[in-house]
Amino acid sequence: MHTSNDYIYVLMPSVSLLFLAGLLGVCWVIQRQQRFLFWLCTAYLLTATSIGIRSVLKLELLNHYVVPVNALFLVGAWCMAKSFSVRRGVLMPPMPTASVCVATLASLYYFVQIAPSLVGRIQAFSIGAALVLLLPVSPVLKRGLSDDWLDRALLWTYVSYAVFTMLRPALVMCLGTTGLSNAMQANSTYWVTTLMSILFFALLFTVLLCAATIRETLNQLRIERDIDMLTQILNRRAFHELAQRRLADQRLYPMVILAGDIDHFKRINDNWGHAKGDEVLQLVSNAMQHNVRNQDLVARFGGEEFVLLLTRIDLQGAEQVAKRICMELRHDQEVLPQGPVLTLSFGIASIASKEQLQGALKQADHLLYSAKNAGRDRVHVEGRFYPDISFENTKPEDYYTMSLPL
Ligand SMILES: Nc1nc2c(ncn2[C@@H]2O[C@H](COP(=O)(O)OP(=O)(O)OP(=O)(O)O)[C@@H](O)[C@H]2O)c(=O)[nH]1
Repeated sequence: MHTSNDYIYVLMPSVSLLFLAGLLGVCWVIQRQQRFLFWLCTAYLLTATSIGIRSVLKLELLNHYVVPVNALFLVGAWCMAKSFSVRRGVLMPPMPTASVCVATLASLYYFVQIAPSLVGRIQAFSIGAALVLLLPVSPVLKRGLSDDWLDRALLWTYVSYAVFTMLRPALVMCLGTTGLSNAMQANSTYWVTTLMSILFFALLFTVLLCAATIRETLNQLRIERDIDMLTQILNRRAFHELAQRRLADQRLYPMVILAGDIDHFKRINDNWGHAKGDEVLQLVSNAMQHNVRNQDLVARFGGEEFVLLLTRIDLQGAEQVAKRICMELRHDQEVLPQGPVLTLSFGIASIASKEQLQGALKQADHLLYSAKNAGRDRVHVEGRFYPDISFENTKPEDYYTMSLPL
């Protein structure tokens, strides 16, 4: 017979799990797209209910309701597996999942009603619950382990919990003097070990999962802050930050700034629509990216303006890179329908220190606009003389208009 103090003690793990479930539920309401939070919250709710009932029910009643109470625990284990699989982006195989659940409940029924055996029912149930937990592990391992320590810790905590669930009855039988004979009593070694292990792993798993999710969210925010969503290259803000770091590294000199701009981009939009304009922007950023080296930076400053910081290169070398990008785009027959070629203009200026960044950007921009004024489709490099040609000498007005829809 339980005293009220006993109840507090045996219900503590359930109450703690309910508290964790509540926290996860609130997190899920705030972050609806993180569906694993919903499954984990449900898993803890069901597990808390199941172990709570199991802890306070009188023995006679417990023997009567053992199958439904354990079924609740099993569904809780399934929800936990579901949460893990959703978090790792893998599918739980439906047939094996259903078979394991049915086989576990059938063997439980067998050891309760047909051939009563306490050891048999505890062991059959532990193996079944552990197998349900282990179901998403194989698809996760097939996808390959990530190098991240937090992801690995999460996986191994989860696997350890599943393995411990399977081995717990055997361990208690080996260690305890009474084995599983008094396992149905709330203060038995078996039941206390069960409660403590559930609580310990639930806490550890939740902390790791939340840490991994917070870090992932921060990374995602950092990407959204730094990356231009259309072209997937750096934006102006990130360029300035990273350029300062490159410019502080003496091993990367000489360095050069390139300012590039698509010619008559407005006409591309006007003639073939904004979607084609977006496609052209993506094509140009791809061409820029694969014509530079790893240490170099490629950024979209806005509209059809691009800026590159090339490292370990002089002005002539940078001019060759700009011409290579122009040539590649000029020969892409697919990009613009019905004939006209895609051209770019570039201005190129050298840079000798991080203090010069603003000045070098201004100089490259100035050279870019002199290239535009000189007729577009050309590369203007610092230190060379270019006659100041007026805007009238630009390509004829019908540069892209020949393919205007009728
Ligand atoms: N499709 C698309 N168009 C954009 C985007 N951002 C800016 N634009 C368009 O880019 C065009 C830029 O036009 P202008 O600044 O006149 O430049 P341009 O037509 O290329 O002329 P030049 O630079 O002098 O050769 C404008 O029509 C903007 O609406 C974008 O993200 N996608």
